[in-house]
Amino acid sequence: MCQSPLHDFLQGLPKCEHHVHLEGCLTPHLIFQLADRNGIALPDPAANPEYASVEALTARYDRFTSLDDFLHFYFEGMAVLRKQNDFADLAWSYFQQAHADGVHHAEVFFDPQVHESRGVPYETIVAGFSEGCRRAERELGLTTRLILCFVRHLPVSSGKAIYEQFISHGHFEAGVIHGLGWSSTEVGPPKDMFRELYASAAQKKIPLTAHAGEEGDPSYIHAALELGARRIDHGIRLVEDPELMQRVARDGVLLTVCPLSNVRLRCVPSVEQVPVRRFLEAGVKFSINSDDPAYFGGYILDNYCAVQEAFQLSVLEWRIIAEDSVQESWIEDSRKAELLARIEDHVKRYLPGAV
Ligand code: HPA
Ligand SMILES: [Zn+2]
Repeated sequence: MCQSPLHDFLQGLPKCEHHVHLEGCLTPHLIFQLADRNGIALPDPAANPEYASVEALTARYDRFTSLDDFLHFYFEGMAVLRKQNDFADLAWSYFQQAHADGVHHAEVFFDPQVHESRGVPYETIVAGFSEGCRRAERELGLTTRLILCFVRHLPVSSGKAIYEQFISHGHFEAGVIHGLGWSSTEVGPPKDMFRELYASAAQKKIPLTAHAGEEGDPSYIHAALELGARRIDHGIRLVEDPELMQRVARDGVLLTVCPLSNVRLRCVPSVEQVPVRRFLEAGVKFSINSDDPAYFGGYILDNYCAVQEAFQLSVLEWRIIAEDSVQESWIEDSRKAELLARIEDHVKRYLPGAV
């Protein structure tokens, strides 16, 4: 629990999470458990001492040196996911924690290309994760959205193969998968590698987002917007291009900021250097998110608290963040109205007369 006098306010503040990878919720404990359950050999601890125990693996996560260093463990860890119930259990474990942290609406990423490259069928992955989503809606009252993420370290052809399955199953029209994103290695692969897929998806009015401006300079954000992304995941390097920042503010593009992730992956030395104040001052909309909570030492509330400890925001500044998070969620207007009313009630309880 954080020391801020606003801790209780932040805990109860109705939240929307827009940037969390379900595979990034796989804790070391669950990696060892699923490896055992599915008879999968983890890397040999003789050559990879971080796999000696849950504690050793957890300790390695404190020492990521870059995005790619983290991705190595992230992709290695998810190899324990094989069956539909593995995916369902993982999603359910995330939603329970999110609910405890005051999340009412969650938009969650998953990486089917990576699982398929290990021989797990697309149908198994989607069935498991959507089972977890349905359970969270039924038992916890959350609204959820699944976002299929293409990965930048695998060939475009493998992304295309997944996209074709997504289209042929009619998963967008059926409301099973609500949007598309891209993630993984930022600097290196061509900025516009998913041009063709995004053009096709945009034509079908499928909501698009993209990881950009995490390690990469603002030209990555520019390229993502040019390809049709209407939201940017991370985007912290936007502050290096004031003109682009003005455009993002004017167009109401949401940044899904992940402070603890940025520190763990050494994109910034500490949360104080995440440009939270700069974004607030420039009128750039952003939400605060956990990214890969099992790897970065905190779920969404920990990220809210870290921001509060770094920036000492006021209740009214938090209200702006919470309201923007609702307004830019990919949900129906009636659900937005319900969540906005909850935020108003919550703020009123802390600041009578403010609303
Ligand atoms: O922070 C991230 N960046 C890029 N790809 C990712 N995949 C999981 N987390 C991340
Ligand atoms: Zn991410």
